[in-house]
Amino acid sequence: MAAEKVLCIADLEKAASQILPAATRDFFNSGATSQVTVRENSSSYQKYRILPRVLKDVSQVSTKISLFDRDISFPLCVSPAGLQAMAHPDGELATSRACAKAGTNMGISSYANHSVEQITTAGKEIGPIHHVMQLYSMADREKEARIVRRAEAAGCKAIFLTADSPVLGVRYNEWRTGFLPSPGLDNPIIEKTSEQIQQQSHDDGFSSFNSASHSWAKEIPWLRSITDMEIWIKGILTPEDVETAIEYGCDGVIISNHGGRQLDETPATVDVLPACAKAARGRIRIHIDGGVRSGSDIFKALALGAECCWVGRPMLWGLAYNGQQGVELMLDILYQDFKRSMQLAGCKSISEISQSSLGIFRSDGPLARL
Ligand SMILES: Cc1cc2nc3c(=O)[nH]c(=O)nc-3n(C[C@H](O)[C@H](O)[C@H](O)COP(=O)(O)O)c2cc1C
Ligand SMILES: O=C(O)C(=O)c1ccccc1
Repeated sequence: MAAEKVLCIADLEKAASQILPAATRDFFNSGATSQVTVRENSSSYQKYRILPRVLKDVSQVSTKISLFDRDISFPLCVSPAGLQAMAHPDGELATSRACAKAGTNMGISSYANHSVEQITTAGKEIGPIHHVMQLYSMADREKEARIVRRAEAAGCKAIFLTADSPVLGVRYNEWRTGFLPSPGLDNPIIEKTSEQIQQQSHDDGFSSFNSASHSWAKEIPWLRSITDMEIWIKGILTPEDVETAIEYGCDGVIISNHGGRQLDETPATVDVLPACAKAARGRIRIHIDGGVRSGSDIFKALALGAECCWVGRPMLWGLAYNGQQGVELMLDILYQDFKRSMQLAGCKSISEISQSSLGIFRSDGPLARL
């Protein structure tokens, strides 16, 4: 762990990036092709300004929201990200413990370096926590079904079906450095050893287990027939797909572009959020990830119609910086910052955060009301 003060997520990114080997750092931090979307995911939050209401009693604020029938401490959860043992040997176990300690929920990647049972147990030993299981449509349906059944038996509350990855994105940075997962780090959820994963990465990339012939009709009714868990779609960017998710009876969507790692030059998630939330009309849960790096980003996402935000890279940076404690630090930074943003904006409960709390800069004009 480095000695400098880590006060914000940018500090954490810097500290972690100094610790990580260059190829791993680039694998974590990069996006696809020209890196347009990975950058814009964060910078697009800067279009918005918060309009505070003053002289309001904010001595007691509640930052809690209810998710999977339990309150979480604030509207932020940790996105599923693969290969967390590349950041710290404890990998997903540390993330699960940190989420439990902070009172929030965790997404488990199909490419986790620990089993779903180990990850859920590690968190539950610390405190109440819910997990969701991230899933790809797979060519091997039997294996996909085994993943779902084990996740359900381990207590996961939902499947997050990642819909944006029929094939892998174009990752120049990863390919330049020849990134490969370290030997000895297995992927038990997809039932692969590190050697098999290395071979696969060489041959045709991680996504070769995914099914490029997936479809709503093939996946959703089948998933519904094999599990009672909630079904969420991760990787939605259009109101049309929100509508389709509703038609298929899905429980929620994550507005996501995979942190800019799949199709580059898709819009920043915060830029499509208002239209997606409007299309949902309360019929399906709308969450968002991509570029969330501060309490005011969370505040803005909620004002624009999201129920909850998720973060990927900040968790990886926390892990690399100091394992479980690093992820706890990341979650605490965002919690304190979000709570303070609410107080300074004059909101004492989540339901008071609305579009009227925001102004926007449009095409170099003056600040406009939304
Ligand atoms: C290193 C890395 C690995 C990831 N692995 C997965 C994965 O296995 N499955 C998945 O659905 N998303 C994966 N994601 C995407 C995240 O779930 C999430 O959508 C994204 O990181 C959010 O953007 P942010 O990193 O800017 O917060 C990964 C992201 C990163 C950075
Ligand atoms: O790199 C990614 O974005 C990703 O989704 C992934 C998939 C498999 C293993 C590691 C990461």
